[in-house]
Amino acid sequence: MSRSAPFGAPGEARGVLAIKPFRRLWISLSLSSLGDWLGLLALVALAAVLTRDLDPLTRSFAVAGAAAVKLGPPVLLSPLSGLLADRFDRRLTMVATDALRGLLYLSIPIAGRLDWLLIAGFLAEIAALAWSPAKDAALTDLVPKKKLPQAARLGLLTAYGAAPVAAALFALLASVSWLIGAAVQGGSTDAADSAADAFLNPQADAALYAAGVVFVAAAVTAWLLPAARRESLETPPTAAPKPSGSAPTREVPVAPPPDNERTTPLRTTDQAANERTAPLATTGEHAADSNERTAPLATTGGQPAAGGDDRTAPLVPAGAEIPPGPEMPPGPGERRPAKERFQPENLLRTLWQGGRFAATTPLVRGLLTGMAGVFPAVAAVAGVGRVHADGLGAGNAGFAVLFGAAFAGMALGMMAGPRILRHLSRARLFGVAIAASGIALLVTGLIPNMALAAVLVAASGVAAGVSWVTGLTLMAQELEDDVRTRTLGYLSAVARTQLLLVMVAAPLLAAAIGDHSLRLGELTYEFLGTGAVLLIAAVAVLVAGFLGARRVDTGGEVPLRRELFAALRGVPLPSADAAEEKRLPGTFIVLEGGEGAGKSTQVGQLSVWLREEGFEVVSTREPGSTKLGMRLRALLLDREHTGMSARAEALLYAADRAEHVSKVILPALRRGAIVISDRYIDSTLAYQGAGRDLVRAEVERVNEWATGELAPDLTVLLDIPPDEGLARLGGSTDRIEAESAEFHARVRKGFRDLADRDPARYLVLDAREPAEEITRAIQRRLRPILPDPVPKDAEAITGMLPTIKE
Ligand SMILES: Nc1ncnc2c1ncn2[C@@H]1O[C@H](COP(=O)(O)OP(=O)(O)O)[C@@H](O)[C@H]1O
Ligand SMILES: Cc1cn([C@H]2C[C@H](O)[C@@H](COP(=O)(O)OP(=O)(O)O)O2)c(=O)[nH]c1=O
Repeated sequence: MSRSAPFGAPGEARGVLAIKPFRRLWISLSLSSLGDWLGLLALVALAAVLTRDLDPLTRSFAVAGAAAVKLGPPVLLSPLSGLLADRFDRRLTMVATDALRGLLYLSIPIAGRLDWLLIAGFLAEIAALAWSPAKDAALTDLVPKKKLPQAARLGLLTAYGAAPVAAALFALLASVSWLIGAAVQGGSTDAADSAADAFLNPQADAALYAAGVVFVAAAVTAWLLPAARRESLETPPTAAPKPSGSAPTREVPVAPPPDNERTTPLRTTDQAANERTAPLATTGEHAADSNERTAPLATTGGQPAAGGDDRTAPLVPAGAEIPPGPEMPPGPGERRPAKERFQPENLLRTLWQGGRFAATTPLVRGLLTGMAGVFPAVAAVAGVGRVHADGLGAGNAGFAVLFGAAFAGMALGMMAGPRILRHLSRARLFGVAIAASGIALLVTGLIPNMALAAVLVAASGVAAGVSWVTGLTLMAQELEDDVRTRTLGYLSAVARTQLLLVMVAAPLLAAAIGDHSLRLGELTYEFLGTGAVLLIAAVAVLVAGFLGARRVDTGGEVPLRRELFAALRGVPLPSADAAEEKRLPGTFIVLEGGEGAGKSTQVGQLSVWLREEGFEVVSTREPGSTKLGMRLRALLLDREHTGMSARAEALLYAADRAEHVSKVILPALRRGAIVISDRYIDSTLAYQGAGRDLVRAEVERVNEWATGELAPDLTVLLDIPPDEGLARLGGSTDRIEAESAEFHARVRKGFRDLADRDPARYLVLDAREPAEEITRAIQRRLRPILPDPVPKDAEAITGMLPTIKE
């Protein structure tokens, strides 16, 4: 199926990066993310190094403390972010906080003390709390509204993609410092060993210096951003200057009345002042739960905020509207009341309010259990990785490899997810992937070997990634957009909290368990405390996976083992029914209905929507979508041929259809495209069958033969009284439209009978409803039958992985 890559197609990235100010912002954000991940690795590594001569428990406390100062503030102090939001000039805030973080990181290796490491690490995170809303505001400021989702997706990719990059850089720096250390000492391997020891510090130091430099570079890049509207806080209301032409994409929000959160925030752009009157799409639609909405995801009007507060990467599902509304700073001349200030997500509240709104069905409860349950696999590796790598004799570079393998594996799993084991049902893939992740981790804990650990940790990450993507796909089928967005917000909060808790608790637990040598006759088995922690995490993953998957996979006819083996061989089950084997990768949708029902209008709307979702769409119609068809159409609709025999007419339509299927529809479906056709077989059954009084079964047989029995996945019937439809067209024009009212009444009844016969394949809608309502109803019905809606959520979910900011 052709759709945008999970993390945003390159073309899409190019699209937003073409906006020059955004490009600068993006570079600055990339550098910040890189510095952040590098900082996390280096702090944990240095904490281990600075305490290497102390007892294991103290050492574990140091490592846990370093993780806590780095990961704690974004989780525990997220309300602070809201207080700091929008108080200062955003560009200067970004510059100052990035510079401050840079200086703090540079100071850590210079001081070389554990206490300063913890203090400076913590201060850097406080600075980050101020940085986060400033960067969110800058994003909404620099990118036109239409491109905000793409920009946010790219931001997510960057925030998440920076983790493996930082791990690679860290490993490189660690190895280079080690080599330099060895070269300085020179001589024998013994000397190299002691050199390694003597230069342990520089290994982590180099990474901290690098993090510092990267942050300073981020500050410089942020400095080059177009000046933010400092006047926004200062200009008196009367002197509202027109935004200058230098930032044509800038949006000037009009603050909504402070006391009615639901009131539609109005916004306008320089070029499109008329948008001012357009309310944001979904505001008010879910008014009933507006009070809940303030919590998860900092939603306003039912939509996710432009990035939440959370520096850990905003949760903005692809395609989600990102309202720059109330969380935008006041426009020139407006001073927003305190209540209206940028309201970032309050993570604690999100957790507190929990996923209860989402856990409506056993399936969703199962998905939440499994997805939340598999994350400790990755978190545990991050938590004990440093000490475990030491236990395996691999030091800082080994830590970087494990850390990088876990996160890179997870990214890979998310991207490859839909393509892995294509013939396994998704419900089963979900459980199998979680189990695989747990088992890989289990073996990692059991076998103390660095090379094996790296491979297994990557495998565990891949499996975890696959399970997340699969879970999201299943969720997309089950949940309405609005609930899904909040569910993702909840999952994101859970994942980040888990990472914090596991990264802090894991080293302590490892120290408490301690390392043991077990003698089995001749053999000695080194049992590491860190390995034990990985085992515990693995068991937790397996239990959560079992509980979750049991709810999700309600059991098919085929035993799991058989289905799994078949899928591993890359073949669908031989017993799977013939229709399944014949299934084409594409999706075939047909719109039917009388004259003027609005079919072409809806085909147009749906095509636009599906293309935006990243699908390849072929919109077509009958009669007349092929060269031959155009000639047939002319014959069929020309008034000259009034009185054509009913059978000839039916056969000509069938001939047009045969050509249409073979030249247009089938090739597109084979490619995996979504084909939307304005009319198909049902039109002949209704017009020539019911209308002209031919025997429906016979007409049907001819058409099945003509089309090779190609049936639509969904037929949308737009039902309308014929006179109203014809009136929309402004009078009859062609031969068929000019038929009698009775004829059109029979046609209408013909359509309705067809729909009644097979309700599962039809969506019948009252075509007198407003066109937008109809489009929305079709979208709702269509969503579950579309191929993997993976990209959308894969992007959103990346926001849950790093605890580091975008
Ligand atoms: N839901 C609707 N309500 C009112 N008018 C509509 C609606 N949908 C379409 N129209 C208008 O009716 C006319 C016929 O619509 P069209 O999509 O061409 O119908 P069809 O393809 O079924 O003949 C157009 O002028 C269109 O703008
Ligand atoms: C496909 C098909 C169309 N028709 C008629 C219905 C329409 O009046 C006409 C198609 O003309 P068209 O201009 O495409 O009308 P619409 O926009 O309403 O689809 O052909 C049949 O009678 N049988 C068929 O099988």
